[in-house]
Amino acid sequence: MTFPRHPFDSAWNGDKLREECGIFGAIGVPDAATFVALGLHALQHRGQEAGGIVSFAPGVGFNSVRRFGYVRDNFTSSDVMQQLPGQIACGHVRYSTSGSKGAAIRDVQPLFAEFAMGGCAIAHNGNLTNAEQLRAELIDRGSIFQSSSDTECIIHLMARSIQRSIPERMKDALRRVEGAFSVIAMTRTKLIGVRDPRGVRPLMLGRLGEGWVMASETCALDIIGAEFVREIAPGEMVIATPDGIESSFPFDAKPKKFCIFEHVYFSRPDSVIGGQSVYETRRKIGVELAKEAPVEADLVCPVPDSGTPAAIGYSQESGIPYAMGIIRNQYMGRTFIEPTAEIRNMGVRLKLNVNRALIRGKRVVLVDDSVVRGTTSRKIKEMILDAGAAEVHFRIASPPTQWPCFYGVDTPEREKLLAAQMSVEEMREHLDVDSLAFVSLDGLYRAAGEKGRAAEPQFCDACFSGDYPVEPTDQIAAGRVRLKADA
Ligand SMILES: O=P(O)(O)OC[C@H]1O[C@H](OP(=O)(O)OP(=O)(O)O)[C@H](O)[C@@H]1O
Ligand SMILES: NC(=O)CC[C@H](N)C(=O)O
Ligand code: SF4
Ligand SMILES: [Mg+2]
Repeated sequence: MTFPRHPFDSAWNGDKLREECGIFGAIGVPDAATFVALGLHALQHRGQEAGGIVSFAPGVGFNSVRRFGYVRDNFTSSDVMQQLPGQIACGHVRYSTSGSKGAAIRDVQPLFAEFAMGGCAIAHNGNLTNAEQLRAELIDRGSIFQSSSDTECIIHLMARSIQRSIPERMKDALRRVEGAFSVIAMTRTKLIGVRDPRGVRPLMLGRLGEGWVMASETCALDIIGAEFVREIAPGEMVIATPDGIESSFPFDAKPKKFCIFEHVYFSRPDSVIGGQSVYETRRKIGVELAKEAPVEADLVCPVPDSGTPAAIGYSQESGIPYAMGIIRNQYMGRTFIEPTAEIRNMGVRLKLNVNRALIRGKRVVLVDDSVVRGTTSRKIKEMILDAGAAEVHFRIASPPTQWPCFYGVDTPEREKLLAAQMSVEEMREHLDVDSLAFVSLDGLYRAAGEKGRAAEPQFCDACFSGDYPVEPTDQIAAGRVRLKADA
């Protein structure tokens, strides 16, 4: 079977803003691995490449299952779950940001190591910006790496620490790494959650019966009926045992820089971050967009899924009726990855289709959360004009994505980001739509509960502003990146 080739995408899905990772851990509950599997299933939108769970049971020891693919395909059979007994477990769903970029099972997390004082499993969401430098230094000093993952540096740094306990060794190790990390680790008796001092990636603490759970997002607490206790704070380490929790702040304090793109796209809309529902933030971005970039039209249609709340907000503010002009095939993954270029080229049509009867003759405002390469917008515009729309107006619920992320999101290189190459007007021409507008950075901050973007911004917004809160040390050393100052 041959599919028509689309001129704009050699490998469009491979070059998208791919999500990051999801982490989950449980202690003090029977069959902890089952709760971890359910939690990871709720976090599947954060990483669909691979997943893994480690558990510990007295008399049995540590066990680990790491597989490529979805949680639902790997961690639902009793055969697999029986291999993961115990009242303590942690897990990871992955999109690789380092190393062999998804090709090797040895990079799939949680990573595991035996220390003199016992075993330790580590699940990491984020990306270490000095991992290459650390790796070279550690190899020089005799470390033998088992994987190509940045996360493994943490293990070797722990091995070299002279501290007596695993949490103390972990503190030593994490003081040496730069970049973004939310980590859930486990020993035989402890579940450890820790966030980098800027708190770039999320991490939540919950209560489940007599036990404790930790998760990237609150939606993963909801799925198992756990009670949300609080967010683990930037720079905080929480150690949970069946007896209770212990908190410490082992790092020098830094200005908080939570990733604003979590609000725009990565997190699930039913999650709550910083006390605000992600859905509500996205709806408010739509309100801001309607104020900043009004247009006369007959319908406001979202580009599903992540454009939906912003489209609702745009419709509410503008008074233009909301309608489902594009229908999504619910059986597609968030990002469709197929082995051949021909099949990849069919991507958007396989995933999204136009509701022709609704669209014909209408002036349509299409709302999406972001434009990365512009492939989605370009194809949707073609479909919608083909279905007989009279006008197409794109409204984007984030500012132009102009800079790559080095903190846990697998972004295409700068050259492939449409907004790094073109002005908004050039993008409008390229996409060939009647109008195109992006929400301003100030508008985005207002929707996220701030007054606007202050001189010292409350979030990381580097992919829009080019203002990186942590220097991408490895990228600079390798000459792979041009920062704003050099552009
Ligand atoms: O400009 P592009 O390179 O096409 O990338 C931008 C698109 O990619 C994402 O959607 P995706 O289909 O990955 O996921 P979603 O279903 O969660 O919206 C995002 O929501 C935009 O629609
Ligand atoms: N996206 C992530 O958070 C990835 C975690 C880690 N850097 C890895 O490559 O596996
Ligand atoms: S660069 Fe963008 S995606 Fe990466 S952490 Fe910062 S805001 Fe988030
Ligand atoms: Mg989308």
